[in-house]
Amino acid sequence: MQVNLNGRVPERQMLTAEESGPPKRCNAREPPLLQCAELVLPYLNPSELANVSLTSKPLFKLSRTITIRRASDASRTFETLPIPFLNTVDSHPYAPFLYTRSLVLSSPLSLLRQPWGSSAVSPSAQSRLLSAESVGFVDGEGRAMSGCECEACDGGECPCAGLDGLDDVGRECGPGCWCGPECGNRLTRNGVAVRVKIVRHRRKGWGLHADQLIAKSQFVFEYAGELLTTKEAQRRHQYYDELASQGRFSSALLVVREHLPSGKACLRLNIDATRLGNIARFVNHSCDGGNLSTKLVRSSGALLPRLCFFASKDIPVDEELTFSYGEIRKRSKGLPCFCNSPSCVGTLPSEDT
Ligand SMILES: C[S@@+](CC[C@H](N)C(=O)[O-])C[C@H]1O[C@@H](n2cnc3c(N)ncnc32)[C@H](O)[C@@H]1O
Repeated sequence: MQVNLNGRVPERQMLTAEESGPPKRCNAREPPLLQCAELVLPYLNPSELANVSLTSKPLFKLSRTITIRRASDASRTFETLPIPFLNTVDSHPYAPFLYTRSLVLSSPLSLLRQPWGSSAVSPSAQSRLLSAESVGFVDGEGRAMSGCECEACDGGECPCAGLDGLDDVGRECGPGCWCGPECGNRLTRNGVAVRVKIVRHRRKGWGLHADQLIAKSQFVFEYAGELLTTKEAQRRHQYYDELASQGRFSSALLVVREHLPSGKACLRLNIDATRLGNIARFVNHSCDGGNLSTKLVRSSGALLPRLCFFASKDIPVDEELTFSYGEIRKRSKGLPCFCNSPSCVGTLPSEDT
């Protein structure tokens, strides 16, 4: 997936094996088998959970409750509104992936476990994941170097202002600004801004749909995930292609290129939301450009911009949210496209990473 553009916090949510530390106290009044299950099962992946559920009736019941809770909120409570999975076409109750609300620097995810589906364990522990916003301009004492000094940034006077509609690059207040998190010039910093749901399609896998009317130009969400080097993106791209050729596998590796007026690419961001990301990873491609447009947003003081999605037209309730993955189709035998738009080319866009 490529994007060309012209010129609640991830650190809170993951546990490594060591960080998970000593287990919480179990309830001694419960039968021994179940004593700690409520604390352990939320950390299991779907196949582990399925195996455990086969071992006894009580564990089957508990696993089922966890599955139902997982299907009711893909965001694991990290977004303000729950984001449910809805499936009437096959038996997949939900799609497993680790949740982050923002861009994070790549990390060894195999060490990470993120609890999901239980009220007994909430995903609130500290993590070693580094937010990409920590990569910024700092002074000798490590303080963010640029930002506004406004007490309130309303009225268009703020030097950071500049996010106003559908142009390709926007600017917002950032970590070095004096204003607080409530500042009106931090439009894209509060996670998913609209009510959405994840719906299973027969041929496209999961897709994201509006669950409310979304007005044209409204900010919808950013594309969150792991920020990769180009070398690592190329390695993963090859690996994901292999998996996709073996059967049903959906990757969510997005390459964003920003261009100078001369047409030369001047910035390349590789964002992989396949294993760690937010719900933007479920946005499918449409050959007609869909109903979302993208824009890079720079926060003052942060070195790297973030890719944000806005509604490019009024979007009614239930409509699928889509955008164009790109124009280029390098591989003649690319994956089939089922966008169903009158301008459908028949294959999904593909480029060399
Ligand atoms: C970013 S993911 C989108 C979410 C994905 N459908 C899922 O189930 O996780 C990209 C993948 O979705 C599928 N996809 C996206 N748009 C599609 C389309 N128009 N037709 C067919 N498959 C599509 C392809 O498998 C693609 O590699």
